[in-house]
Amino acid sequence: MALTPLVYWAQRHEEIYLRVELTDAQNIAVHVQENVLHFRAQGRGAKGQNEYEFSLELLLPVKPDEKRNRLKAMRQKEEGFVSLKTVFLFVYNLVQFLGFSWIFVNMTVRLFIFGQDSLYDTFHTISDVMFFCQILATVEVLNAAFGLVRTGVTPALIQVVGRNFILFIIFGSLEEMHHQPVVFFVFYLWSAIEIFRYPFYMLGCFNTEWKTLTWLRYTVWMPLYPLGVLAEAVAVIQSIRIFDETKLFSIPLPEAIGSSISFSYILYIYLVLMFLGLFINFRHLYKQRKRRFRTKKRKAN
Ligand SMILES: CCCCCCCCCCCCC[C@@H](O)CC(=O)SCCNC(=O)CCNC(=O)[C@H](O)C(C)(C)COP(=O)(O)OP(=O)(O)OC[C@H]1O[C@@H](n2cnc3c(N)ncnc32)[C@H](O)[C@@H]1OP(=O)(O)O
Repeated sequence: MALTPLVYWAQRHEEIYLRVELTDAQNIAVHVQENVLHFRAQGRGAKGQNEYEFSLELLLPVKPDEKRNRLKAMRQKEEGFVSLKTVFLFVYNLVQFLGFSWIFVNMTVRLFIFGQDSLYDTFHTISDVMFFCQILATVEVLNAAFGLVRTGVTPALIQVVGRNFILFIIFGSLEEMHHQPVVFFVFYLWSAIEIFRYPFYMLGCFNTEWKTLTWLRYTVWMPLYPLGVLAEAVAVIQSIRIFDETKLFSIPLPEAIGSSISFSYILYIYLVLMFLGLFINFRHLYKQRKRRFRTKKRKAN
């Protein structure tokens, strides 16, 4: 037959504290039914190692701890969301890393094998993967907009819209641009930063860091960003003549006013926007760099 342990009682306004005098207690089972509390466990009590149990009848039924239950449920939901978010970001970053690594390695190998000739057919060999990666990159604007990552929507939007304008409008829609060496420089500069940025984020998903990679992510953009914008500006300027000649995307006007407005006017405006975008994102990246290294220094002290 089970023995009864020594039980100490303490009480506050709405709470009761019970201390059961057992050491090395195992298989503890506590149940509350209405106003009766049942306890059963094995352990060392007043009668040595044994099975102990008791039932305690209280004056009123025990109130379920709703606040704690609600908090517990919320925490479980939050944990589920956090792990789903981590998996999503990790997979996204991994796919982008693989895509941009393929682009970077492919272009490097082709440059070594074919030399200058490789500059002229970059678009045909690389564009499909670049289209895929850059369409996928729109996810970064959504991540920022929905607060999945700690970054501003504007820098992400400038980055994605800026690159996709060059990729789809300037390169994608003009066959004459496909064989221009500028495609090589633009694609190479874009992919050169991404092979550091995405693995840096992948490690970040697991709160891990590799100092050299962090340094590369927050430093390599310094020469690459202005060079990238410069290469993109060259591509826009080269395309102006072609848009004028082909009248592609030109806006038709009523005959009384003139024939049409050339798309090149939009490109002149875009050239100004590009340097504005460069200024905004350069400042943003500089702030991110300072924030990252300042926090690290403070943590180290
Ligand atoms: C409004 C529309 C106007 C359109 C006007 C068009 C104007 C055109 C201008 C175009 C200029 C573009 C030129 C460009 O194409 C040229 C080049 O790209 S050249 C190559 C060099 N380029 C770069 O170096 C830029 C690379 N890109 C970026 O760095 C980002 O896209 C950018 C948004 C610019 C900055 O990134 P972010 O703000 O996210 O900074 P952090 O990396 O420091 O991240 C902040 C925190 O968020 C976490 N995070 C971010 N993303 C992820 C992710 N995918 N997965 C997991 N975590 C992520 C990150 O870890 C940081 O968290 P913590 O601070 O906790 O570490």
